[in-house]
Amino acid sequence: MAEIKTAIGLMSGTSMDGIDVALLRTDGEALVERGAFLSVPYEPPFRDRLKQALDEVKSVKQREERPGDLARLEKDLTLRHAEAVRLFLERQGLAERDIDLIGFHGQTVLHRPYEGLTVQLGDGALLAAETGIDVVYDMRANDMVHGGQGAPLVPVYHQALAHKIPAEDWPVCFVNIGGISNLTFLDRDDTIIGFDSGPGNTLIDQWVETHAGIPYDDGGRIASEGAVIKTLADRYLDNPFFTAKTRRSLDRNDFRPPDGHEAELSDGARTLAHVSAAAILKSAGHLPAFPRCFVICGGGRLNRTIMGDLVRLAGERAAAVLTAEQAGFDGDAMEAEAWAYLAVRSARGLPLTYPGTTGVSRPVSGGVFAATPRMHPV
Ligand SMILES: Nc1ncnc2c1ncn2[C@@H]1O[C@H](COP(=O)(O)OP(=O)(O)OP(=O)(O)O)[C@@H](O)[C@H]1O
Ligand SMILES: CC(=O)N[C@H]1[C@@H]2OC[C@@H](O2)[C@@H](O)[C@@H]1O[C@H](C)C(=O)O
Repeated sequence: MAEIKTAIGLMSGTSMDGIDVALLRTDGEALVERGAFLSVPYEPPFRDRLKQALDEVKSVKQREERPGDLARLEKDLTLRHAEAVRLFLERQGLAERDIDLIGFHGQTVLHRPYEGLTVQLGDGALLAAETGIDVVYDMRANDMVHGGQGAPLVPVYHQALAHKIPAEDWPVCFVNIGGISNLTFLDRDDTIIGFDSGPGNTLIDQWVETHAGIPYDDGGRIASEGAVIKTLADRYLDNPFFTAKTRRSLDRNDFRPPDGHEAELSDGARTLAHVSAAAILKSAGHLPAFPRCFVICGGGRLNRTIMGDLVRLAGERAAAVLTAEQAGFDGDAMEAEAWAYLAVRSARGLPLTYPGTTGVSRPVSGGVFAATPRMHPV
């Protein structure tokens, strides 16, 4: 029997709102014991630096390049992750020796799968030195080397959790509504399919930030006061992304927010919430069967307008919509837990991705191992 490891997963997602820290005990296979979770928000000036990095990184042709502020930003980002780990351990009454491994996602600043290029800021060796814990990082690159999209990586973790879903709810579809949304389809015959399903919250976040100076539409309240502008919604939903023969992963900038004159605040938010929900259903049309149940994870599940549209649209096809919590999981912690799980799989050389999840040519492992520097006796 494989050894059970205690791992911390660290996720800084495309919404760039902060660092999620989750604890997991796992053998990297079926055994999964979920532990504590902590979210450490970025202060607004640091978030602005991350957003600026999205422009600075545009000139990058090789994934190691760090032009402009990027090298300094990568160091600062890594030090913030180390601080988040320290805070987490302190709050849980744990020491670094209690943790076998950290799974470190870093911050995606560029993702161009059609060029084989994906860039996550995050210095694994520095994080290992700062925390005194071994780190697995850079988990997307090897998938791309083998012809994959480099994302999504979370499906194999959804698969590990799915035994908790009652038989009558299969086939089941996990949906993460983060900055971008992605889904995982699982069926009883071990089918596992994953792909990015469309814009999640980034368009809504950018819209309310520009027009109301707030980072997100709390509870979907602003959207609930508006009406869907059909022509605008159709412009997003008619994007070739949804009808292409093959599924591809998305960069944060693949969909851009509407121009200011195209809608007033609440109609814009309402339309974009509808686009988030309808995009998921449209993408689900590429699955081999329509799911009986959707399990919704990520911050978008807290937007009641998105959820209302999802319940209605999935209901038209007799499918149920559950929040991650209703299904017995933690919708905020899921991705950070996944990175802990992936780190343990990486250390065991188990596959992280499959032809059905990223389009990789064969199941492949991945990740770079950074050992904590040991003190040598003189
Ligand atoms: N109470 C809330 N009401 C409405 N929306 C919310 C709420 N809380 C969070 N969100 C939305 O969820 C987003 C964060 O979601 P999440 O942390 O799942 O994304 P992420 O992990 O950064 O992105 P990705 O999964 O694409 O990498 C916020 O930017 C916001 O738009
Ligand atoms: C390149 C990149 O960071 N992609 C993210 C992003 O955010 C959601 C979606 O797009 C997903 O493909 C992926 O993250 C999740 C955690 C994943 O890899 O499973």
